[in-house]
Amino acid sequence: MQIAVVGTGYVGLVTGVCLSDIGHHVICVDIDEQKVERMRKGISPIYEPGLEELMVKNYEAGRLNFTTEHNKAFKDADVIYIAVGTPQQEDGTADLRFVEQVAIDIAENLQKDAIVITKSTVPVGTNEKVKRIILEHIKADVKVEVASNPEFLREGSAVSDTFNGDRIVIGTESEEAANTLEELYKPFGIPVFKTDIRSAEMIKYASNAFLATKISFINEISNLCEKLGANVGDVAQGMGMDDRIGNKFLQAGIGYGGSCFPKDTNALVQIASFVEHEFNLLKSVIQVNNEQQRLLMKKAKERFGSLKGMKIALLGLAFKPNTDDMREAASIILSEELVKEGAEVIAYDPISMDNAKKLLPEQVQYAGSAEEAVKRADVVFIVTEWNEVKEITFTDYENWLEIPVIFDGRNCYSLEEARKHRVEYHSIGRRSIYPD
Ligand SMILES: NC(=O)C1=CN([C@@H]2O[C@H](COP(=O)(O)OP(=O)(O)OC[C@H]3O[C@@H](n4cnc5c(N)ncnc54)[C@H](O)[C@@H]3O)[C@@H](O)[C@H]2O)C=CC1
Ligand SMILES: O=C(O)[C@H]1O[C@H](OP(=O)(O)OP(=O)(O)OC[C@H]2O[C@@H](n3ccc(=O)[nH]c3=O)[C@H](O)[C@@H]2O)[C@H](O)[C@@H](O)[C@@H]1O
Repeated sequence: MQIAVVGTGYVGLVTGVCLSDIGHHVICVDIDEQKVERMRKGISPIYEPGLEELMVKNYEAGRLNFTTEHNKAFKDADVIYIAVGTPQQEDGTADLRFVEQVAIDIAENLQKDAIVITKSTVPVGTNEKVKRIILEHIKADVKVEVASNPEFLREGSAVSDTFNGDRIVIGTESEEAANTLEELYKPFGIPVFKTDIRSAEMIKYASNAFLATKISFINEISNLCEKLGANVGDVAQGMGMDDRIGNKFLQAGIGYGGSCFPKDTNALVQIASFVEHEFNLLKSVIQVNNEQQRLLMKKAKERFGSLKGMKIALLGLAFKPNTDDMREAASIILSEELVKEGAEVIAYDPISMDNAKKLLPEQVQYAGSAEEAVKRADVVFIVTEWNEVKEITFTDYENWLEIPVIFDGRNCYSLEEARKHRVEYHSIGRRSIYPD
């Protein structure tokens, strides 16, 4: 099939690359000329394991192309994906400007019948709006069907998630469009769930909100565990053995960040409020997360009183490992608050340092390696559980610092291991360990 993908971010580029890999002819269009230029040179504009190799392979095979011109992209397309951003606005609602602009771009350039699929995460009712905009602006005498096809990939494992997803959700009122999409996705061998447009749009928000709820729930339990002397790791494991609960997304830590959970939970609260519904549960999930992201700071202040003049190493800056994405990362809040407290911050991340420099306070210093960051510090905050960070042993910390004090926001180590070393170790939802 001939496919056009609009937007080459985490979702658009991964979708385009994977669809070309299963044999479709894909042309990706982006308004960002630099991005398009880089992709044409075989450089992925984002860090995502396996993506660049697959992109180059399919580009060279002639199944994948890149352009900045919408008319070129839409000329032969049977299917057009909208995969542009829907960022959060000041009041929490989703900003639909980019999606609406693409609808106009499609209407103005379409020359043949096509199915328009929204992959961007959009509030219930948006696909209908997309169709309205297209019909209002359309120039040629062509038929357009719309479908909602929300995306469930995770950053850091986006390529593998696309090939091995749990389900593909297709929401459309057109049987023809549903069948075409089912055919298009067939080579993936992933179960397809067909529904109406509004339900598909809601499935996306409900899924992200539910996952965020699981995280805030276990984080609340972890805070209780600390007060009651229980171990949240064991609690999560024991809970997860019940199939009805499941063992995934019960990793206590310093909260969820990223470009989606924070934005989509806020958007759903707003979506609810527009139909006069107070989504109290989700509001609490958000509040718990906001506090959790500051937890290492709170623990350090309780331990030391003032952090003024202290040197603190931040290990890991991205919102999760294996991505360069810094959106809503806990490192942003932590570094801002540490700087405000008068602490010196020495930051290190294997991949996202360039992106971090644009977002963290200017007072933050950067180290060339985790070892250098630790050696320049008095205290260590583990923010992101990169393998490179987890591979640092307590013996390393003993060698690098006179009295290692570690605040681990991702529970990278077992307490048994910590007890064997001369380290002070504070983690999440577990007892603190002090050297003898
Ligand atoms: N990042 C993720 O892991 C996931 C994101 N989503 C959703 O997918 C959507 C896209 O997210 P990301 O890929 O992270 O966004 P992104 O911000 O990384 O990329 C969006 C791209 O669209 C381009 N763009 C904007 N307007 C355009 C136009 N008129 N024509 C052509 N290109 C245009 C931008 O230049 C940019 O390259 C959002 O709605 C997000 O909520 C859904 C699942 C996973
Ligand atoms: O809509 C989206 O954009 C995507 O949002 C999340 O994917 P992503 O944000 O890339 O990453 P996750 O692995 O879900 O992690 C999100 C945050 O939750 C945190 N997390 C995750 C799991 C857990 O048990 N505990 C926990 O604190 C992570 O550290 C991270 O900060 C969802 O998992 C995807 O299904 C969805 O498509």
